[in-house]
Amino acid sequence: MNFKIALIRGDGIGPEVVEEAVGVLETVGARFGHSYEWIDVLMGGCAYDAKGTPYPEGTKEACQRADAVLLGAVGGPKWDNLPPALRPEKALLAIRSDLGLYANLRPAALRPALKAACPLRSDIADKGFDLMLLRELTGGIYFGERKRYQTEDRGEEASDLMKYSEMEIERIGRRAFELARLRRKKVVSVDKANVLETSRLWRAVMHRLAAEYPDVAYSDMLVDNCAMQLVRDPSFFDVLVTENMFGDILSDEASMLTGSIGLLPSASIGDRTPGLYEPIHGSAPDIAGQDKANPVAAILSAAMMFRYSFRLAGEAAAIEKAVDLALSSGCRTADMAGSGAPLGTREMGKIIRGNI
Ligand SMILES: NC(=O)C1=CN([C@@H]2O[C@H](COP(=O)(O)OP(=O)(O)OC[C@H]3O[C@@H](n4cnc5c(N)ncnc54)[C@H](O)[C@@H]3O)[C@@H](O)[C@H]2O)C=CC1
Ligand SMILES: CC(C)CC(=O)C(=O)O
Ligand SMILES: [Mg+2]
Repeated sequence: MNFKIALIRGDGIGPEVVEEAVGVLETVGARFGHSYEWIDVLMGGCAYDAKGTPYPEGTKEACQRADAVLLGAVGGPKWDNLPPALRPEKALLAIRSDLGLYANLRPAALRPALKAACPLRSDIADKGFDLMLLRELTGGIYFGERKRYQTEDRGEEASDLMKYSEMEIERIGRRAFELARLRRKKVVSVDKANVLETSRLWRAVMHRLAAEYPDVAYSDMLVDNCAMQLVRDPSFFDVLVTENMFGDILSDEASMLTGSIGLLPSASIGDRTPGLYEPIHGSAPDIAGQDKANPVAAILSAAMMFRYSFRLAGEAAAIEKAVDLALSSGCRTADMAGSGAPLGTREMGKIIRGNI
């Protein structure tokens, strides 16, 4: 088959890890008989530098015309003092929203070769874990109205509006139950319903849906407790569904239980639009341009592209197996604990390609 893939390389380590993921896609293509049309799309700080805007005209349309989008990461200190509308992160939120990518799948599993790198108690690490964090991606506080203004007696004030509709909650909720049916049939919905009205609506909608899926075990959990339960024993979780900001934070937390944030991929999915695949990490300006970034998260994002956009589970499994083989033979980038000299980004990518 021939696939049209839009590449948003982005900023910082984005181009370095996308390059390795593209190499892996090419290798899988050669082995399984697929070819690609690559479409380089400008977005983020690099787009601001080249065009004066982080989200140039034509970026959205180029992604819409593709079968799938692969993204590295955007942002960095160079662009931190720009006005909010010109910041790279604004473009990231815009593309997610414009493509209708409301469901962000962030799998966090302890890969067998990395048990020793897991910071949990050894009896907990021995059990392993495999959870799917499903993050609502196009609503909530990241998309609410922002204000900053001067008061007469309290200095400056700022506010960010957190808003959710029943429709937004229901569609991510259904995704959670449907995903759970393909896994271990357990959903934990994470909210802050003891304080937030958005969470009370979230919980009411989830309870209504839970009645429609009696074969799936359902429970609620407050987000502060969830942050603790994740580091106590992540094997408690199967599908964990939550709103945008809670999901952003909890997934970075979960990543460290797997060994490094450089390992975790994600898939952002809508109803009838191309999926967008990206590592959960950011542009890592502290290691950018040094051949130090772990390319595994980007490479596993390519595996998710095969699984969720192209419906080719064999190709996805071939990539995952190649990653596991590299890890079990002791290959480590600097972010992962291990003995011996760490491998660079390019060397790690080369070894994974060789394993396919
Ligand atoms: N999807 C995206 O484009 C995202 C962009 N960002 C942006 O990225 C910039 C940096 O954000 P930070 O808060 O520093 O988060 P970050 O995820 O970029 O980095 C946090 C820490 O993890 C390390 N790290 C991240 N990815 C790694 C990898 N693949 N291999 C090895 N080490 C890795 C970094 O070196 C750093 O020490 C900011 O401008 C932020 O807004 C942040 C998160 C997501
Ligand atoms: C702009 C941020 C919401 C990006 C981020 O941290 C993420 O999506 O994980
Ligand atoms: Mg994040």
